[in-house]
Amino acid sequence: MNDNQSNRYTENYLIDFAQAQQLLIEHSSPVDTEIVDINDASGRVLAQSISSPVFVPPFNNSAMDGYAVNSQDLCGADQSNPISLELIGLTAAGDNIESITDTKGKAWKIMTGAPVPEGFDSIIPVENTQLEGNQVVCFSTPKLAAHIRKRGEDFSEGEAITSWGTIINANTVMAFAALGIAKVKVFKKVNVSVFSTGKELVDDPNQSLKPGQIRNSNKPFIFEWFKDLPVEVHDAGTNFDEVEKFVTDLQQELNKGTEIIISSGAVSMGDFDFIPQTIKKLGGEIIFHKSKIRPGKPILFAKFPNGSYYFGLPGNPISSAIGLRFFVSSLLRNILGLPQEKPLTAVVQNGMNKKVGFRVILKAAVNINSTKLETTILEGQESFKIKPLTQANGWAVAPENKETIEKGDIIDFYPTMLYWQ
Ligand SMILES: Nc1nc2c(c(=O)[nH]1)N[C@H]1C(S)=C(S)[C@@H](COP(=O)(O)OP(=O)(O)OC[C@H]3O[C@@H](n4cnc5c(N)ncnc54)[C@H](O)[C@@H]3O)O[C@H]1N2
Ligand code: MOO
Repeated sequence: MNDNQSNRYTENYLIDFAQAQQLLIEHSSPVDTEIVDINDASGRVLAQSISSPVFVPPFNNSAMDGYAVNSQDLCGADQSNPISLELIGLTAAGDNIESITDTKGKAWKIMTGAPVPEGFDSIIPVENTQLEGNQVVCFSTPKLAAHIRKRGEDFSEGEAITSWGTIINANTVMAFAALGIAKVKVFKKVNVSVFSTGKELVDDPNQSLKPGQIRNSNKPFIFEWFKDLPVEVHDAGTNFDEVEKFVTDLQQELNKGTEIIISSGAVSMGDFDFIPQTIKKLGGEIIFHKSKIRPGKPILFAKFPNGSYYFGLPGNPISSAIGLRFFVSSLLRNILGLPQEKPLTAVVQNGMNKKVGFRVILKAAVNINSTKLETTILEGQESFKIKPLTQANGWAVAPENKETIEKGDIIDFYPTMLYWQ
């Protein structure tokens, strides 16, 4: 153990952001997998690679309502020189595949999606024809194979479709359904329990505030943030700075085997900042506490012998949001089998000074200007100010070594919600 490791959770040691990220990955491993119906799979992460079990389309079929013909029969046909073919049958979508032996000089009526009878090689759209009795008068020459969707043209049997670590969405569900894949193997949903701490907090929005009280805004934010992720979130309660109660409540979460336990508040230097001591008391190992970031510096990450991960998010609302977006999210990606995130980049519209040595994470808004993303760093970067978040759609992140952020700089940008892929 080197010096940095041995004192990385002592009061004055601040870990580098990159090192903290590395530790989150080193100390976590993927959750178990389960088989789910594709209709319940959206938002889940695939824990298998999928190859096409079949050819799709399963048979040659028509892309147009019209007539199946042989293109050679219509060689030279146009408006001034129509060619007539004898109509000998009709196939609609859902009908069996026909096999016609004598197709010379013949036409076969066909609907979009219907199997093209064997013996014909192309389709002439109905609008390029006129029906006169049993004669189909054709006013154009179809190219060979025109408007025929070939068997296997979309998916070929055995072709790789989606890989391990893909987030399932409506697009992938459409592909699975087309391929007849009913069930897929995914990573299990992650159980998350959320504590708030602070006797100043009021959870009930209908309750009026007494002097010294404020509303709990972190908890609704945390619940909202997890909403579309493969996570089951549980409210573990609001602790009014009663340490003994917290010991009991945290032990209960540990007994349940909750995978991720999150608290906001009580991780800094105050007299009631009891999270670190409680973790140690219950046998947890603090992996890091405090990082060289602004805001959110007092972030804490611990692990318990039963495998539960613990995040002590700093209480200030923005610090809490940053802890969730940049620390909990990294661990969550890792345990769900997802690769670590790559930021977008955007052109800064307004500069500012920053503290050297700290990674500064800024409330920011991007918009797309022609082909590039532009970002405005919002007014009101203090960690208690929630109002700018209502204008933000993400975070601009300035690296440790920069002294200033200038207009025109290219900066990393992380969308507010976890950017999956
Ligand atoms: N002497 C020092 N004081 C502080 C330091 C420091 O280094 N030395 N760090 C500051 C920083 S940075 C932060 S961030 C905060 C973090 O403090 P805690 O995590 O211990 O959080 P609390 O003290 O409990 O609360 C901080 C702040 O946030 C409000 N809060 C808490 N929970 C909620 C909630 N659920 N919803 C809305 N607002 C919440 C709380 O009322 C406080 O105003 O410490 C600094 N101090
Ligand atoms: O880091 Mo604190 O999060 O600056 O307010």
